[in-house]
Amino acid sequence: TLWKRFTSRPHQRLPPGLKKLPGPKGYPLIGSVPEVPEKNSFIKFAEWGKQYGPIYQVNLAGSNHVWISSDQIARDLLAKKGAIYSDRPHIPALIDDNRTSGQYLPLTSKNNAWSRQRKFANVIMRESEKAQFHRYPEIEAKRMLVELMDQPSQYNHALESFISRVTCRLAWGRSEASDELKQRARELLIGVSPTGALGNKLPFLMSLPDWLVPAKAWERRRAKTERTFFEIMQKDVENDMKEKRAPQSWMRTFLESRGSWGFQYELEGAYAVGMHGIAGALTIAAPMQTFCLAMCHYPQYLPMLQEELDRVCGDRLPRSEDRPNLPFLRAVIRECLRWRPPVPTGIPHYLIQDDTYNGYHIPAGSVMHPLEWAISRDPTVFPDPESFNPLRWLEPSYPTYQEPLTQYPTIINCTQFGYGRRLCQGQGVADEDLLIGIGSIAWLFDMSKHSDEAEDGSSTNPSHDSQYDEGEMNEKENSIHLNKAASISYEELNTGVDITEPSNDDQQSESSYPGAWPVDPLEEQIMDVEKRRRGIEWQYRQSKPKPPVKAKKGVNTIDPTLDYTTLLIAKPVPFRFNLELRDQARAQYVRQIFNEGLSKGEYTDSRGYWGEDNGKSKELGWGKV
Ligand code: HEM
Repeated sequence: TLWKRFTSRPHQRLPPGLKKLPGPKGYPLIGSVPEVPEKNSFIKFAEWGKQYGPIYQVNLAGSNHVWISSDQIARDLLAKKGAIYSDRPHIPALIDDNRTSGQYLPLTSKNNAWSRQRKFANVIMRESEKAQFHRYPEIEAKRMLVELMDQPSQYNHALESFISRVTCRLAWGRSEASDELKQRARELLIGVSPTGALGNKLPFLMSLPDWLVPAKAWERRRAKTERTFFEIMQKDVENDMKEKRAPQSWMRTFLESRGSWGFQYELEGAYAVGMHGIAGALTIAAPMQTFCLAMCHYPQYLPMLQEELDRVCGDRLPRSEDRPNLPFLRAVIRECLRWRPPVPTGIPHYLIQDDTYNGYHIPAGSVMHPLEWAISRDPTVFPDPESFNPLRWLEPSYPTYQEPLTQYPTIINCTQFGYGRRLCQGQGVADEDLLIGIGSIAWLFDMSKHSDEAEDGSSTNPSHDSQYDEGEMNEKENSIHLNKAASISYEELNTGVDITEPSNDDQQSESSYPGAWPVDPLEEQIMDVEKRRRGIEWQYRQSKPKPPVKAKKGVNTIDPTLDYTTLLIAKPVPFRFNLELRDQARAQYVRQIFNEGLSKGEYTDSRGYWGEDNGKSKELGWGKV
């Protein structure tokens, strides 16, 4: 099969009268693989787009990948010709074939399982939206704000937990599974990311036995743990329903008319619900974290946002009904998605039959990538595209301005959610979570860059020190226990990045994260200055000397606003910044309403599913990530 794979390159057979798509030449057999950096690969693909045009092709280890940097071309092909462009490519690292297993709607081929699950998804999304998502985002926003007040340095955990808890409630009616859901999302993300699981880089490994390939054994255990988790969650909701105490959820909707969805087996419902849980938990925290980054680097916009929130909401938290009156908030959210797309490379489609576009031949079997990163920085649509500028959605002089401002700007149907028949199903959930989540943070907090550190390492702004120093930070009486094990791990941040594990003596506090990738010595010096400025501790060291690796040409490794994680869904690498209360009275009010909820039993702690140590050494449990 290897021989066939490398010798049968379909894109080389050119029908008469048609041109080959332009693109980099690459090397024999491996194609352009060595030219694609793992860190911010989307920037490289966008650069090729400038060089070769808005549609070009790249041979990556024998597969033909077509990259589209223009919204119009993406629509012309992926939407208008949806009949042939709506399949999905094979993801080699998954144990069950993603195209036919029916486990993951976003990765399923355009087959019957996809049709019936998409219908089901339409119903559950419509129902939740009609019920204003059962106010779950508003309920969880209070807990998030209390966590942010108590442990600002753990802001990324608070934001990820907010999203995961809301999604858990939507999926199964309760929030206890939120840490488990985060872990399921994290492991699946590794499994499906080109820069994640080894099986995606070296597919032939997946045909060897488990005992020879730990990555395959890891995936088998992941898949089994995921299935068991989904089954447990389904059973829990069934029990809740029997006892007539099941809160509204997607699972309840499934179970209430379980025979009518056309699912082939009971487990399909457990997956259909669980997959939406994972999709939500994976994605929405990314723009929330981008929001924090943007507010630190473009400080002029936070006062404008706060002015709007204060005017519209006064001394209460933002609510769903405020949406029409909060155009500035919607503009900030829309701009976060444009400036730093959560899925920057897009989710690929797969072409099932030969096609032509403007005289170019696009061979069947091509993997089609709508390059969201490039699409959202077309300078004719987004002048000065590299700048974070929410005003481009609010001032008539910009091409993106749209009225009425009670509706626009909106993220609904914006380019970041894909194309045609595979369009994202969760836009409404994302819209609600971001409105409530980002609105609540800006309503309660000021954000700014962390003060520069003095040469001796001491902070020039002592008032911020205690806020961020893990050692000195006392958890307040009401603080929610943050499950540290559920935090973003070293490995997740660096999957696919060539650095060594931190040694113990280099390890500083848990709130400092490594996030480096190989650079040449000169560049490293420049970065050192930048690192100090940002206050990110670089806590690892290379255990054995390695030859310096050249930073990929043209890839910006210095701009701190480009320090993003490497997996399919890109999040800013956690960074230090000042998160300060705007108003003591508001802080008290939030604590009071949160405590009221707590005493009514609205907030339960996270639950473990696999016993001690999250089952690390057992048959089922958390895999090493
Ligand atoms: C900011 C948040 C989100 C972003 C940026 C995002 C982005 C995307 C993208 C780019 C696709 C691929 C579309 C294509 O292939 O053309 C997609 C598909 C999908 N998304 Fe989202 N998504 C988000 C949130 C969510 C949420 C909250 C859910 C569910 C609760 C969800 C469920 C799905 C599903 C089920 C699909 C697959 C549709 C299909 O293949 O037929 N997404 N999303």
